[in-house]
Amino acid sequence: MRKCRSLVTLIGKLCADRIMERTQLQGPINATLFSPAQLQSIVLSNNQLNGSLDLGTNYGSQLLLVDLQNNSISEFAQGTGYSKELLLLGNPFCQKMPSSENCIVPQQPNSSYATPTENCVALSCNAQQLLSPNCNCANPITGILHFRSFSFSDFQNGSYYTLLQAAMMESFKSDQLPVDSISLSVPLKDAYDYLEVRLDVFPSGVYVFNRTGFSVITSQLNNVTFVKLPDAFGPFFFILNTDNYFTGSNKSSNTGIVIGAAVGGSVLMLLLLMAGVYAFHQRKKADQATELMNPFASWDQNKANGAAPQIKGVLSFSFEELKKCTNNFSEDNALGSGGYGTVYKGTLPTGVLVAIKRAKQGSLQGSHEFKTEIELLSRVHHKNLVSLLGFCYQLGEQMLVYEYIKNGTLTDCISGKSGFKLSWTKRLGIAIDSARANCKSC
Ligand SMILES: Nc1ncnc2c1ncn2[C@@H]1O[C@H](COP(=O)(O)OP(=O)(O)OP(=O)(O)O)[C@@H](O)[C@H]1O
Repeated sequence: MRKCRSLVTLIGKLCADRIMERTQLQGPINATLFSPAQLQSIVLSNNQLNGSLDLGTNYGSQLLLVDLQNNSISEFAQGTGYSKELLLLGNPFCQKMPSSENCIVPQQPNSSYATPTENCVALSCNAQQLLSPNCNCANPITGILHFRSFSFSDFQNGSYYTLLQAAMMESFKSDQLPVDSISLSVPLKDAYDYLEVRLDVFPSGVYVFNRTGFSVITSQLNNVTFVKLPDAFGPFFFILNTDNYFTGSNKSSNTGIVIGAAVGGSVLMLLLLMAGVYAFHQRKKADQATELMNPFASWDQNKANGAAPQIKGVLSFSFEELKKCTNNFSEDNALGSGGYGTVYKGTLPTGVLVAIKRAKQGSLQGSHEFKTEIELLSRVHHKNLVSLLGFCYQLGEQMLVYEYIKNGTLTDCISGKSGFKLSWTKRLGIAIDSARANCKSC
């Protein structure tokens, strides 16, 4: 039942269709050509067949179509009893008989066939879904089957499609693919005389195929050895309708992913920015709180070990350190006292002598005032001024640690009590230097 490809075959074999378009066939047509009993159509258009056409009286009982368009047939002996389609447009005969029914533009022999679903109760599926032959609403894989060598002309004859449908379902089942049913519809001949049939493949047990099912089924439909079709159809190829399944939904989901990622990324960036600003403010608040609780926290708390001051020019001493180096602030270590409090002589672990001014009750300042005083004293340096070496701000104590002046007080020097006698010239020089230093520090 395959397409006949040679004139010998054309005459000698039984074929459902004889299609030899544009094959440069020449000469008159023998009436025996139309006689085979199973013959359904003869398509010999666009050749150089000539002479007088005579179908005879012995043409095949199943013959439905004789297409002899665009040949050189000059005569046609009507009245043979053949009443099915005979196309002679483009022959000299139609120039002589333009009104003949055989000379009009042929209708496309299409069919409105569709796999029946008449046993289904009235169901309305949503926009994405179709009603399957098994009465389920689902999203089918849809495409067009193209048959290039089909050998029948009776497109209205549903038995062909029933066979095709059964053969395809058999293949799906033998491959254990998740197919519930298939639907064939709207068979038509395209511009190349290929038969096109719409195919809908419905998923089994679900509304939509998953990605694996989709790819396996579409790849099988593109596999020429996948299905053994009824002979009347011959080989086929399948073109997927890319608008209504994963390809389309892929686009939207990919777009969704891109939009979602962009929005998510922006929100994340915004949150990170806000978290950064919040953390910065919290850190600032914490620093301020720490500063309030301990105004010396931001200074490098190098422990006093007798080394030279490193930060802000002063060292931070602990109460215990000063207590230890003054022999527990013993009376023996007291150098004197002023408005601020008692001054004790102390010896640092390195052997450096220091004078420690311990604030008495009533001389205690606020922490910030104490800190400001330390900062101020640490910046004042002059050969005639005692340098501040450090401080202590612990356990409610406020102490200033100065370099120790070994020659006693000015009174001691003037009176000679210290053993160091100042001449009047030296006294005047010291006074002038002190005045200058005071002016510089003002
Ligand atoms: N750096 C020092 N080295 C040695 N002795 C010191 C030192 N500083 C103070 N003294 C001694 O301690 C005594 C008291 O000094 P202090 O500076 O407290 O008295 P002040 O001059 O009345 O000052 P203020 O009124 O500011 O407290 C001084 O008379 C001095 O004998």
